[in-house]
Amino acid sequence: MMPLLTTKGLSRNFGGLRAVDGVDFALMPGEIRAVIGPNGAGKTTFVSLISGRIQPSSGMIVFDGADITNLPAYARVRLGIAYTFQITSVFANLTAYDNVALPVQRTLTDGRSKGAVHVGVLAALERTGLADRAHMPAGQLSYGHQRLLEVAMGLALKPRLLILDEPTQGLADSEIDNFIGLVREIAKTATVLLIEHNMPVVMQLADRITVFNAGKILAEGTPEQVRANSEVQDAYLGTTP
Ligand SMILES: Nc1ncnc2c1ncn2[C@@H]1O[C@H](COP(=O)(O)OP(=O)(O)OP(=O)(O)O)[C@@H](O)[C@H]1O
Repeated sequence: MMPLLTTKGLSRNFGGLRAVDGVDFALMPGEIRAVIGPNGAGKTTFVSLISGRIQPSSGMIVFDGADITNLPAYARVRLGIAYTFQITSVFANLTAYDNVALPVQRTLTDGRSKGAVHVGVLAALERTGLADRAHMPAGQLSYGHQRLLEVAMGLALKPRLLILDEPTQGLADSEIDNFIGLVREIAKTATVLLIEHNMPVVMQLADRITVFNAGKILAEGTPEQVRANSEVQDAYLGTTP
């Protein structure tokens, strides 16, 4: 099977700092991959390079066999890469519905009719459990529902790769359980790449885990392999509560 996404020697400098440092990475279609690592390890920079939110200093990104290294973010969305932000990015004054519809209308020019957009938006709201809140201003939704709304915004783009940056941050335990079910459901039709600090969530959800440290991949493997890796324990697992 061909990887859905690969990076080769992917690097990004900020001034003198190499936030991402020569990363070779491969993601197989259909998998749920968790990216973990200490604060400042380069995780957000890495997924931002994949989404096209920032440009690499060097290296290459290939998606579904095509070199996308120099494509702008909107073009990557059209190819099927959707990204939800670490920081809540909904428009508070717009309804939940409009928040989900907006990115679709903005980025997809594949001739989807208004009716098809409507159906896609409703489906995304339904999958995330927000259908009965569709007409509420997003700012009136609970924090947890706003995080789900971000996932709905990604889903409505019908991604082949959905990138989630710390999706469970700030969620209550019951919301996290619901979220785990949602990601499993999403993974039936898309590949999922998520940055996640909550280790129980990582261990339950991930098919494979990539551990970042100081801009490089320190380790990679199944949850069992990563848990048993003593280097990982020293760099990360041992230092988190
Ligand atoms: N726009 C920027 N300008 C300058 N430095 C940056 C920028 N973005 C990130 N960095 C630096 O790059 C390094 C990696 O940051 P990054 O946010 O990718 O780490 P992270 O692993 O996602 O951390 P966290 O878990 O805290 O989100 C950090 O030292 C950070 O300060």
